[in-house]
Amino acid sequence: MSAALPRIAILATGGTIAGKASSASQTVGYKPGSASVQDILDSVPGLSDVAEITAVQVANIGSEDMTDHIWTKLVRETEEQLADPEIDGVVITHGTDTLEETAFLLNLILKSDKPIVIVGSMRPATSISADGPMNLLNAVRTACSEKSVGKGVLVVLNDEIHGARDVTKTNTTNCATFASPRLGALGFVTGGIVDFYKASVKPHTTQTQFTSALLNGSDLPLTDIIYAHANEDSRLIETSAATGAKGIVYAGMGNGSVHVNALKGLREAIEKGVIVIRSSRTGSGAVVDSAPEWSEVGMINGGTLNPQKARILLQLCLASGLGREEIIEAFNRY
Ligand SMILES: NC(=O)CC[C@H](N)C(=O)O
Repeated sequence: MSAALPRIAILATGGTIAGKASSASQTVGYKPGSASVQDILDSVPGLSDVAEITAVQVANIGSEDMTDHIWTKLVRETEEQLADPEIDGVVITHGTDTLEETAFLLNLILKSDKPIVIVGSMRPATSISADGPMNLLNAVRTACSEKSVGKGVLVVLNDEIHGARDVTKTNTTNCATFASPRLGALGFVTGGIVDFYKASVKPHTTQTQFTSALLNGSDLPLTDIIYAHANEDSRLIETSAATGAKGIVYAGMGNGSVHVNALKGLREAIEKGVIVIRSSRTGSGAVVDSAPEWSEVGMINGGTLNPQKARILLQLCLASGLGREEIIEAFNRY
């Protein structure tokens, strides 16, 4: 009977879904990444009726501490599982703080049509009304579904299925924190039923030019995010360029507006060969051509990618050795 169940690999990396607090009412200030993958599995009654599970502890960190090194380890392990003919899909448990960055990275470099689902939680495992067990069950259900095949990396929390490109964390503590601005959820898990209603047309996984070989050995090219604000100056931009940044994502105001005091530093950085992406701190909407002086210095429009996702794409472009024109094209395509 159980031989007929889908076979799902669960790769654990830490986060609140693996968090233990000192009391059942504590929902902040606990230690993420303190429960093992086995503890997490044990907290989900009925999981073994849904899938045959293989579990791997890849890391056990708060995802605010994510590094290229851990990404490399996670990518290698995910690829190994996806290549195994005995495995039908992969579920990755992850802290929510950088979940969207890991999801977008994997969405751009993994080469598989098998379901790949990332899941986290907002309340620690020890909390009253912990959301992790149901999120994990729904993530496994999503990974088991034929409907998830070829959809790219999916993110499941709070009964919603989001696409890796557009999903973002929108609230510091609320269980309904993940949203895809403007696009919305791709699907839902309702009463255990997985269903999709839309898809992003942006290329992912097997459709992209990027591969995991870009993570080989060394860190991805140094790329900083500079957050724009009133009364800004150029110090952080100058420091970034002077200390080896190959790329800068400028999280501008509104439609990527650039403070006049920042423009000088950005121009000098671009003259030194740094690629600068103009993104937005607003959290929604596209950055498109605006004031001519911002495009004339050579800044590239970031489109609808938020700054942290624009940074991932820029790093992959730089690691691939793409030139300016190809990077513009990549930001249009992805
Ligand atoms: N809800 C969470 O997962 C946040 C916990 C932690 N900061 C992390 O991202 O891992």
